[in-house]
Formats: sequence, structure tokens, C-alpha cells
Amino acid sequence: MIRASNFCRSSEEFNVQLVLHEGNCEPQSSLVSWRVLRRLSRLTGTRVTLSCPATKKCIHTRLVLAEDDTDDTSVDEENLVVRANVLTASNLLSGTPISQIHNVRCILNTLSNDEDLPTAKCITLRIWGIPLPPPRLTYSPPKENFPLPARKTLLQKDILIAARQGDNICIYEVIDIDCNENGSIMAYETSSDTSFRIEMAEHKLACPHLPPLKATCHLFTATTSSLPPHPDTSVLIEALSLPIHSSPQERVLHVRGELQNVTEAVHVAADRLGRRLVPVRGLAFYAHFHGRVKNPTGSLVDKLIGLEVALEQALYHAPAVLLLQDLDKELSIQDRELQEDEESRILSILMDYLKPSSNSNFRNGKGSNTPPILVVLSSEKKLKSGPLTRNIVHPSVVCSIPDANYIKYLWKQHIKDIPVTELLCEILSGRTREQVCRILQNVQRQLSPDVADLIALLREICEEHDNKTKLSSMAKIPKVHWEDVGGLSHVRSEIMEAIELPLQHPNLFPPSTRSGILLYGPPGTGKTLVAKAVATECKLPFLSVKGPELLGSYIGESEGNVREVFAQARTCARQNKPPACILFFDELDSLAPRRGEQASGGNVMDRVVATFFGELDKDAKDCSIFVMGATNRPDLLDPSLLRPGRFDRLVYLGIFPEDRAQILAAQIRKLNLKDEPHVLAKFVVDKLPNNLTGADLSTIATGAQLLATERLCAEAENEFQMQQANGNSELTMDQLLESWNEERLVPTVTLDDLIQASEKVVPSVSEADLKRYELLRDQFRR
Ligand SMILES: Nc1ncnc2c1ncn2[C@@H]1O[C@H](COP(=O)(O)OP(=O)(O)OP(=O)(O)O)[C@@H](O)[C@H]1O
Repeated sequence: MIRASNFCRSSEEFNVQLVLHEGNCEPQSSLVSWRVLRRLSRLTGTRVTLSCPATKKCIHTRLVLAEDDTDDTSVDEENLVVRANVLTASNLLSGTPISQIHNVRCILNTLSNDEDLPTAKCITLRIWGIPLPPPRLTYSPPKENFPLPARKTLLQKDILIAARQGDNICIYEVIDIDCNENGSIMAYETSSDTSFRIEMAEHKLACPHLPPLKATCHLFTATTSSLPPHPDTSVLIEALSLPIHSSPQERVLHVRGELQNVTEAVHVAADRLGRRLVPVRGLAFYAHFHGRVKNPTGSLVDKLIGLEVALEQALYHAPAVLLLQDLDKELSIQDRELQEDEESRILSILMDYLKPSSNSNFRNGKGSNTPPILVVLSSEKKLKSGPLTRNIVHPSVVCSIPDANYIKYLWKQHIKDIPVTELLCEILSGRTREQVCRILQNVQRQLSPDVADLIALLREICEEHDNKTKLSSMAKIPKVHWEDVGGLSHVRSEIMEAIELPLQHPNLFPPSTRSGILLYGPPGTGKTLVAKAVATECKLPFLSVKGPELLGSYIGESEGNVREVFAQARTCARQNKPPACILFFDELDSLAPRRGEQASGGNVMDRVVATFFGELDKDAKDCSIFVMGATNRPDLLDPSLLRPGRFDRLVYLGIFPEDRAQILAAQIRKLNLKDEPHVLAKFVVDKLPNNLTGADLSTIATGAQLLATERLCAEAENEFQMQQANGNSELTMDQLLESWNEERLVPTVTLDDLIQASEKVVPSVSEADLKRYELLRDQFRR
């Protein structure tokens, strides 16, 4: 713990003693003092030296706040006293709402008997670190309760004041001091969403007479662990790291993704770059919020005023990143002409404020070599081509779904007491940030000392959540690799070509040229397995729907479900990098049967089929949905489903005797085997009938594993009996198994096990059925 005490003021030096308690000095928790002290030094106009009695070193540390609740330090008229509980760097830098930082009290008493000091009559303050709140939040607190000296002041503009009011901590920034007029102190009240943020560039401001803090970069890196490890941070930092002479067009960036996800990513990037984030959502309301539009109607004029206010705010907070959230919702996307006009006007205002001459407005601009403000436009959807997109130089950044690191961070944010494991992360993977947060909130709510199995609880909540949102839990990148698929090499190359090439060269394969892939053939031949392997190998989320699941019993329900599933696929695709996903329809024949042949009343199925086709024909320009279908009966499908542009690539997955050994080898390769899987598999399949499907063969692997496990149990039982017979009657079975090493506990599958298991296998597809399937193949072969 670092304690600040004795801020002794001397003529030249401002000595601060840092007392390190029990040597427990966390470098991270030393984050604020540097800033506070620099502010203090500015306040007093004297030099600050930080020295640590323990190390005798000059400490370039940034937090010197005492963790002490007692009020034992009296305010000495000669001294300046800073006391506070420790705010950790992570709290401060991650923008934790003040309301969530418990036990924090920071009192800064500025005292002055100095006659030369100006007498302030009116001090205008605002919450530090966030844009000016609206005037309606201002208030004039009674002087006796307000902890700032109203009459004589050492306060200067831009000074940070942390003051206790009752149980709350209020942090203010002095934005104006009026020494001439008689008036009351104006202050802005802190609100629960107030963030306490550190602005790295301010040390220059706070302490202009000191040489620039060389450790700036180090200070940033020291904080990295406390910032969310958002997967897109590095891309955004790269995009936002611009030289001062960059053009206005270069200073605008478009980021696409879920609102919270984008906001967090931009927040982290801005923090790392030492910029403030000025997020604005709803331009018209923003203009109203700042008193520039009285009765907002949401008109273009209101929005443009809002944009100007936002840019002014960003300039005021420079160096800053102005994040214009949900831009797609601001624009009138219904009307092309109107949108062009809106975009041109927005663009012209942006360019006006961003042109390098606006640097004169940059209050911290002196000596800075980066542009004062940068603008990030965020949208959930891809922006239509228009004046804005045409003028943005940098390619759009798409916010990815959380990776393992980010999930771990989100976990820690929600569930503090239980460490996150790889398995827990894996269960949560493949979901958007919002979904992960929602699930974790539920987990936190349901956590109690009685919960013994956290994994089971998490799984249950995930399942519940997925069912609710109808986004199948399979909307993740599956874990089926090509090694898990035996044989079928012709299928593999054909499908990969249809998906990999468009993914690699999206410009050469516009969405309109892509079409669905229909896998057909006898049951159990690996249609679903192959589709999952494609998704895994192409790193695409896999959304699987069984045709009958979409058929509802209410009028219009089925059509709604069909539309919904495509919408979910689009959302899922947009969240991915690359923006694509695989939408797999199993039992497709039940969803798109021949029209006009159904007995259902009111042509329900015809409407469902029409809706399905409508969705298939829709072009999602900002993402790719690779639709795959599977059926055993392509002859039952509506013929127009197979027309070019829909499912025009038909791939037969049949029973190929020459693939059997490879299939079995793929299935047993993860077992603990005595021999090479290929050698064993070859030996086993030689004795098997030709018409076994992949699913039939998989029963050999499971049967053999069962036999090996039974043998292991028998071995344990024998040894147990022997021990008992040898007089070790106290020994329990659990103790015996604990004494075995891990290797011994894994059943070893032998050739005999495989042969024995294979003797029980019966083909699920008869020779006659197989012939029928082969006839179908000939009929649909293209
Ligand atoms: N080529 C293969 N390689 C390895 N395993 C296979 C293969 N084909 C099938 N299997 C095994 O069979 C199981 C069932 O396969 P899958 O569900 O993909 O068949 P399907 O053709 O989709 O069946 P259905 O038409 O009944 O939906 C798989 O989980 C896998 O264990």
C-alpha cells in the first residue's frame, strides 16, 4: 500500500513522502498520484519531487492516495493535504463508474491565506472527464456544504477536484473562474454514470514547466492489464494513430458491429492512445441536451446542429475520439436521394471541423504531433455506398465477437469471486459481447454457495439463453476438423472450393453469384459432419436448423420463423471475421417440399416455401451467408429450390466401400489405441459388409471403447480383491484408483475390441435402399 502523507510545502520544492507499507507496493496501484501531484504542483506553481524513503529513489509513479479511513490528518494551514482511499489504476483507467468504486474518499482541501490570491466569486465546474452535462443538471450548492473555498482560491482552470459530499465522491473540473462578478459557485453534480478517466496527455498541461514526462509510453503500457483486452484494439489503434498532417478524410473511421462491442473497442483504443472518448448517440437529442435545440424534432437540421455540438465537445476535450454511435439509424436509409443529401451535409461539417486548420481550437495542441480529434462512425450494419463511405479512406473495421481473452475479462467483470477456466471460456465462445454479458449476468444472479457445479449451471443458462434468442447454440465455430471426417475427399474439394474461394476473393464472387450447397444421400453418411467440418476449417459460425423445427402451428408463424432464422444468420455473420457464416438446413425436404402437393390447409407450406425462397434470394451485401442443406430425399424437394442461384450445387454423400477404413480410422483416432488407427481400421473393415454408413461404423468405435472400459473395471476389481485377500481390508476402491497413475486409468482399445465390436454392426441401409439412393444420385447428378 502506498500512503501519501506530509505534503510539505517549502519555498522551492514540494516534497512528498511515500510510505511503503510492508513493502507491498503494487506498481499498478500507484497511478493517480503522479497526476494529482502534478496538478497540485500546477496549483501551487512549485515543483513536485516524489521520493520514496524505502527505495530512496525518485518515483515516477502515478498514484499516491492513502488507504485510510481515519481522519487523523488534520489540515495544516501551511500544507496541502491529500487523503483518499486507494483508487486502483484499473478502476480509474477502465472508466469504472464512480458509484461502483466503494470506499473511496478523496479530499482535496485548498487553503489560502495569501492576500495576493484572486478572490473567486464564481467558479464553474464540471464533472471531470466527460462532456459538459446539460445546464439543467447544474446547481448552486449552499456555500457552507461546498468544500471549495469560494472566496479566495488557488484553483485554476482545468484543475481536478475530488470532493466528498456525504457518502459520495464528486469529481469536478474547474472550467471557469470568474473573479469579477458576484455570483454563486456553479457546479455540475456527479451522476451515477460519471466516469473517472485519466487523460494521459494532461501531464503536460498540468505541469508545463517540467520536462515532458518521458515515461508516457510506459505509463500506457503499465495500464494495459486493466483495460479490456478487446480483440480489435490493435486494429483500431493502428487506424487511429495518425500524424498531425493527415487529411480530414483520414481522420474519419467507420467501425461496424454491436453498439456496446464497438463502444468498448473504441474506448480501449482511445485510452491506449491517450485520447478521451466522446460518445454521442442521437445527434438531435444531443443538440437539445446542450441547449442548442429547444424542441427537437429529429430533423436533419437538429441532427446537423447536434453534430456541430459533438465536434465542439470533442475539440474541447482534445485530444479526443468522437464516437458517433449508430450512424445507420441517423440516416434516412429508405430514401436514396435523401440519404445522399444527408450524408453530403454531414460530411461537409465533418471535413470542416477536421481540417488541419481546426488545430487552433486544440487547447492541448502545442507540441502535439497527432490530430486533436478523430471521428469514429459506428453502425450495426454496413453503410450504404454514399458520400460518407466514398470519402472514408480507411477500410471499415468490423468488431469481432469476443475471443478467449476478452471472455476472460468479461467474466472477471461479472463474476469476481470465481476464477475463469478454459472450459468455461469455451462454453461462452462464439457469442457476441452482448450475449456473453447477458449470460454472465444470469450466472451471477443464480450463483449461490449451494451451486456445486458451475459448469453445469453455465451450460444450463447458455442453453436457456440460446433457446430464448432462438440463436442455436451451434452458432459457434464448431470443432470438427477434416481429420474427423473419413474418406469423402471428392466432397471435400468440391465444397471447399464453393466456400473458400468466395471467402478469399469476395470481390470476385459477389453475393448474387453464390449459391447453396445441397448434400444428399442415405442417412448417416456424414452430411452434417461435413457441413460442420467446412465451418470449422473456414472459421465460420455454424447455425444449424432442422426443417421441421421452423414449422409452427399458428398462421404466419412458420414464415416468421424462416425470416427470423435468416436474420439471425445475418447478425451472426456480421459479428464474425470474415463477416460470414454457414446456415445449415437439415431435413430440408420438410421445409421446401414440392408446392401444390401438400394437404395442409390454406397453402401454408406453399407460403413457407415462398418465404424460404425469398430469403434465399435476398442479397446481404455486408456479409455472406453460405447456405447448406441436407436431405435423404431430393426428389421430394420443390424443383425451383434447385434452380441456379439457390441450391444449384448438389453433392452426393453415399456409401463408398473404399472409404470405410478411412472413416473408421478417423473415428478411432482419438481413442487410446495399441496400434496406428489406419492399420487397425484396415484390418477391421476387411471383414465387414460393404454397405455400412459412417454412422454404422461409428458404433464400432463406441463399442470397442466400452469393451476396453469394461476390461479396465474388471482389472481394478481383480486388484481390489487381491489387495483384500492380502489383508489390506481398509482399502476402498476409490483409494485404489487414486493410487493408479493417469495413464493406467485410460482404457486401451485393442484390435480384439474393435473386431468384437464390429461383429455386432448391422448395416442401417439395406442393399435395396442403397440402390434406390444410387438411382436418385443418377437422377440428380449434374
Ligand atoms: N465420413 C465420415 N467420417 C467419420 N465419421 C462419420 C462419417 N460419416 C458419418 N460419420 C459418423 O456418423 C455420425 C452421423 O453422421 P451425420 O449426422 O453427419 O450423418 P447425416 O448424413 O447428416 O445423417 P442424417 O441424414 O440422418 O441426418 C457422425 O457423428 C459420425 O460419427
